Amino acid sequence: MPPILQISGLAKTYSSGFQALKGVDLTIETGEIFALLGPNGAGKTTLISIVCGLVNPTGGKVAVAGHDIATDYRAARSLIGLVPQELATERFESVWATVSFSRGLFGKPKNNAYLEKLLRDLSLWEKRDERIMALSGGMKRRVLIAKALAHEPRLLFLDEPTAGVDVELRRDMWRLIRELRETGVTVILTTHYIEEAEEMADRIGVITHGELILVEEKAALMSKLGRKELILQLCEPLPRVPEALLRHGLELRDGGNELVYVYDSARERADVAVLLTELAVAGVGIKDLRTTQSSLEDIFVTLVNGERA
Ligand SMILES: Nc1ncnc2c1ncn2[C@@H]1O[C@H](COP(=O)(O)OP(=O)(O)OP(=O)(O)O)[C@@H](O)[C@H]1O
Repeated sequence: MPPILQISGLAKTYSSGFQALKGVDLTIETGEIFALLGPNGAGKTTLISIVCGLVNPTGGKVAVAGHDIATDYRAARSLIGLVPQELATERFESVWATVSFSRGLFGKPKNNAYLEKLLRDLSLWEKRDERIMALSGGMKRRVLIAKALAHEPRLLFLDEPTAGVDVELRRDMWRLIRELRETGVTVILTTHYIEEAEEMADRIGVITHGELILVEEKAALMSKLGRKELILQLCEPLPRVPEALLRHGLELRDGGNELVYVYDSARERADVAVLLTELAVAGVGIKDLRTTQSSLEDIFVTLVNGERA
């Protein structure tokens, strides 16, 4: 089976001459949640817009479940749902009319049972006869998702799904996205919230200046680039790291009152035990200890800044 999304050498130069995408390669397998992270202007929306047929690329290829978006556009587009950031139209329409119209746009036969289930799953069923303009911001966002799912797409793009929503709705959205994945829908989301990527994604892609600089399983990314610090508060300050402990690469901080050990979060757990034993042998008394772990945010900032340097 071809991957649900295959992007190769994708390039976009806008008519202004600005190069928004510089040869992006990306393969997405069915059933994953993929988070695309990047600073403002990195090219996220351009990428999504090309896949959805809203912007023409200037180079490269995109295939959705094997259907080329240029030569087999209809088939490719019918497999995609797009949840944009803003609800622009249909303010006067009812929820039901909007959602069933969206389904019709893709030439799908009527299936009221499916739409009913969709609206129930999104807690919109009670609101089905209300005009969209009368709904709360959170409900409007749910309508956007219902619209995007009305034609039963297999690949769902969510462009900053939780920008500006409250914590409760954000949690609801996350639950919903996970449920969608369980039904076999592949989800690609863009987000500025690192926490969101950390919470939701199976894989993470980092895009900056039109280049995908990293694609990695979230867990692997965290353990590969994540660092832990073990901070030992000493009973007595040390003027320097004892000779016998030099091989651990320790650092003294806080005027010799703290000894800091930096290690990969994935491994070297055994070394912590060795270190503590050797400290005891060297007669270094420990008053207290704590650990800190770099977050995805630290990793992201390091990556993006590193790329710019
Ligand atoms: N129609 C256009 N003509 C010229 N330049 C454009 C056009 N659309 C976007 N750009 C530029 O391309 C770059 C990438 O924009 P894009 O919207 O893809 O970024 P983004 O990663 O989605 O950013 P954000 O996180 O702010 O939404 C930006 O520098 C933007 O100014």
